[in-house]
Amino acid sequence: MHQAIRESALWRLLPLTWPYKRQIAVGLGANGCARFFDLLPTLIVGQVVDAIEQGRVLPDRFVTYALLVLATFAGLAVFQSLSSYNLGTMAQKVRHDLRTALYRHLQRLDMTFFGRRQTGDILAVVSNDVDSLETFFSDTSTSLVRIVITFFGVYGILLYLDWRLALVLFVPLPLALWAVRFFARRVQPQYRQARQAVGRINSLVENNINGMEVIQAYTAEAEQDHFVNEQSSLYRDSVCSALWERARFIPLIYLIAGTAFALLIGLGGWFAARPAGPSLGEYATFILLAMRLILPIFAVGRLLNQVQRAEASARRIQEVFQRQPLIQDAAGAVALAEPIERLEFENVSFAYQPEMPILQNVSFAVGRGEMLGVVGPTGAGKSTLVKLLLRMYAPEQGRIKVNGRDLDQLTLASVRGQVGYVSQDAFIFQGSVEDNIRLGSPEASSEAVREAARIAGALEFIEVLPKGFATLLGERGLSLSGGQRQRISLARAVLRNPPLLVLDEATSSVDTKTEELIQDNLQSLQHDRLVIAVAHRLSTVRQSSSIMVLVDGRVAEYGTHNELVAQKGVYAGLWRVQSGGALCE
Ligand SMILES: Nc1ncnc2c1ncn2[C@@H]1O[C@H](COP(=O)(O)OP(=O)(O)OP(=O)(O)O)[C@@H](O)[C@H]1O
Repeated sequence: MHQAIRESALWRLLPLTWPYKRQIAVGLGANGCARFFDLLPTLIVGQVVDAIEQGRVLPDRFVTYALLVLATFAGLAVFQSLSSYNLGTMAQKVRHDLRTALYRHLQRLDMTFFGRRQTGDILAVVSNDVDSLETFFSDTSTSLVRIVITFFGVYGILLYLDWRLALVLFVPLPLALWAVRFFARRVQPQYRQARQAVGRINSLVENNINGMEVIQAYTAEAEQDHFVNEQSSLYRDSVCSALWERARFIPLIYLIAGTAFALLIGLGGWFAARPAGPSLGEYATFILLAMRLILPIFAVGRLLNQVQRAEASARRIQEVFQRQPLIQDAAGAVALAEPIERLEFENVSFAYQPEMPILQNVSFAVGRGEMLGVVGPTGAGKSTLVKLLLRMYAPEQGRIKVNGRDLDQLTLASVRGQVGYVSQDAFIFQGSVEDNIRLGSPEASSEAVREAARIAGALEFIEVLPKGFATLLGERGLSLSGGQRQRISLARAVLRNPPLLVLDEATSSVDTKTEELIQDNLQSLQHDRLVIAVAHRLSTVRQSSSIMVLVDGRVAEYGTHNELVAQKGVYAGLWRVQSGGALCE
């Protein structure tokens, strides 16, 4: 049993509560006192019954009893609220610590993790599982503690009054424990099934809301309605069968509780009626205490269910914590102090999945002041190449070098800190236009943000937005067009003033006239930096110092625009199509 507790995921998350040990001690101490004041009136009732039975009692004695009962309620009120506040706030703090620690850990994880695990699944860990632990710390554990304290309190009082009554109260315990086991075996699996069904329906609806435009455009409403109906019916049916099990369980509980009380009342009464038995008052106290104990014990089944839920959540949280980033600073990695001046790929090969090579023996070198254009058919591995140089993934073979040093011997932050990256799907975060451009350069002045927006060709449209740079973007704000998003992303990259600018289809959704303007602006910055630009539109990379053509993950051609056109290979073919027949300009 001890071993099992120590191996449980909940137990391993317990150190999270350690910083709040004082609060827990106060909360538990106050809970103990609250239980004391909660049980005290049962003793007073016993005294009152005995006083009535004795007769000839002065009325002020009853006033004293009444005042005593009032005092116990006052004590109960103070300690109960002290306990609830301390344990409740402790649980909130643990939830906050856990959520932020999880998020911090997630930010360290590599793209392989995010590629394999569904976003909804990761979200469920950060929100639902963390919430279920909060319920455990604030509710379940306090209810369990309350039952344990009540248990000892009741037996303590009974032992003090009459040990035989304490013994009688043991009689219904096996019955109660049997009912708890029955509940655990029959009803809990049904509820677990229902929870899984609710998870499935949530992810289906979430997915459909995101894709509503497509559903409506394809008039697929009836089809999707059918899927949602199907999932919702599964949920309804599993909850209904859980309710049916519960409905069958409730009479059983009452039957067992009734038998228990009948036994207690009968046996206790028989004891009390004997000449050497407990007094009438003690008997009354005993019955009241039994009521305090027996019904909560039947609730243990529900609490155990919550414990199991919390254990499952803790396990999922542990799994995320245990996942170590595949890419992190090597032991002895040094920071890249000087600006990136040269970047080399030496026979780099890579595969996302074994046996499915994406890049094979890719080699190239770019230096300061140069621009490398990367072109090739869709799926050729262009974005993958860019992600390798950002160390989102590690090459399987070959080496990537920065200023002649192996990339994996340099610290991640020092290299990434020198890169301005515009990803293929220009991502907009919640916040203002200015916040979005400033991401990664929090110190930048408003003037610098404006200048970056100008270079990225974004100034014109930002200035006509309702609140200019202060306009809110993202899910809760304004939606931008694809080309506008790309220009905001480009401004973000430019603002960093990076020695290495990596543009993955950075201007693909921008019209050709605006693209030309952006290129002119970027050209003026290019002399002291290194640019790698991936593009389908050849006009984007035409001016590059060199162009690399990737086909099926291999370097098919390499050279300047004119050299490649002259080769009459893949590039020349693409150029012919895109330029409408003109071979060389
Ligand atoms: N995270 C990933 N996990 C597994 N496979 C991936 C992943 N990302 C890309 N791939 C696969 O790797 C191959 C190359 O993809 P990549 O995005 O590098 O191509 P690309 O040349 O940039 O294509 P496009 O021009 O369409 O953007 C594709 O076959 C793609 O399916």
